[in-house]
Amino acid sequence: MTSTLRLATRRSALATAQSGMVAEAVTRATGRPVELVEITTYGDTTQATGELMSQIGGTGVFVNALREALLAGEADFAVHSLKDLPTAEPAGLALAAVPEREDVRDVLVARDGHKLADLPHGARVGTGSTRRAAQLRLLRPDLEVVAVRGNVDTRVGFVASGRVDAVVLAYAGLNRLGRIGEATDFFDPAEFLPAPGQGALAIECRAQDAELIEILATLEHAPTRAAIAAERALLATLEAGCSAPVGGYALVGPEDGGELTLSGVVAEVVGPDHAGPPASVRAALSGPAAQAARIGAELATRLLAQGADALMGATRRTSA
Ligand SMILES: NCc1[nH]cc(CCC(=O)O)c1CC(=O)O
Repeated sequence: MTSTLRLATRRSALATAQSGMVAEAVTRATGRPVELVEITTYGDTTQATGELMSQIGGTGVFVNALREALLAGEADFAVHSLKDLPTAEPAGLALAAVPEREDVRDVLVARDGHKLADLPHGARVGTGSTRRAAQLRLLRPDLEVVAVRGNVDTRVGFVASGRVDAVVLAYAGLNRLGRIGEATDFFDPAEFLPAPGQGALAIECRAQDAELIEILATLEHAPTRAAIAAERALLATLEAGCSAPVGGYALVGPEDGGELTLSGVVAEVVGPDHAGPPASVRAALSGPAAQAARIGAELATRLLAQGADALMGATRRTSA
């Protein structure tokens, strides 16, 4: 007998799409049926009421309700967007698998097919991310960066409604919703650095569930695990909070024992009235993929020595 596995998922279109993909992959690999268990997170509730995410503790709110459902035994495993996962793994849970990563890039969805380089002077570009805002300003200091929030469909809708001329989004999210055809420009990840973990999924379950950990291991992709280990070590050593303007991107050779190159950027947090591009520091470091975490920590140390600490300001986690 192969009993049904219960997969805790958020209700949003992106979460449902991601959970559905993983559920199918688990069933394909193991023959075990997977049932989706819908969980409403505090983040989803407050999004509906329009409360600012920054006031309630950032992206961790999307993750916590799923984790509580696992710890309470209401579900067996959960799928998270890795970039939304706080860098500390809680007691009792395990990051059982990191599947092969989707395209890591950020993309532009602009009216009239515009690319970033040919958007009109002063065009309004929407993003809620300090990382995207800073890199937009570095490349096009003449644009007006407008704070927008909401799920992927909501943000793309702001272009159609004329509230903004363009928005910046993750390729991965847009693609998983079947809307990548609406992207009008694709940012080179070496120039416009994605968020640490962007495009990757995290599959989490209870740490003592050895049988399930073995099942989920069939979805593991070692080069992606190494890449996200480097990117997350960078974030952790920077003590960057989830609203810090930090980009990190590790490229890993396809072979086991391959070479890993990690690029990082930390930018100044600037308000809408700031003139000119923000200050920023940038560095890259290569080494064996097996030493991913050390490379991430070392790159962070170099960025801090270049002044990253002062740039992050209040977005740096000063405790815990
Ligand atoms: N910030 C929310 C979020 N979390 C994960 C994704 C997309 C999927 C991914 O990056 O893995 C998105 C949307 C976006 O940033 O455009």
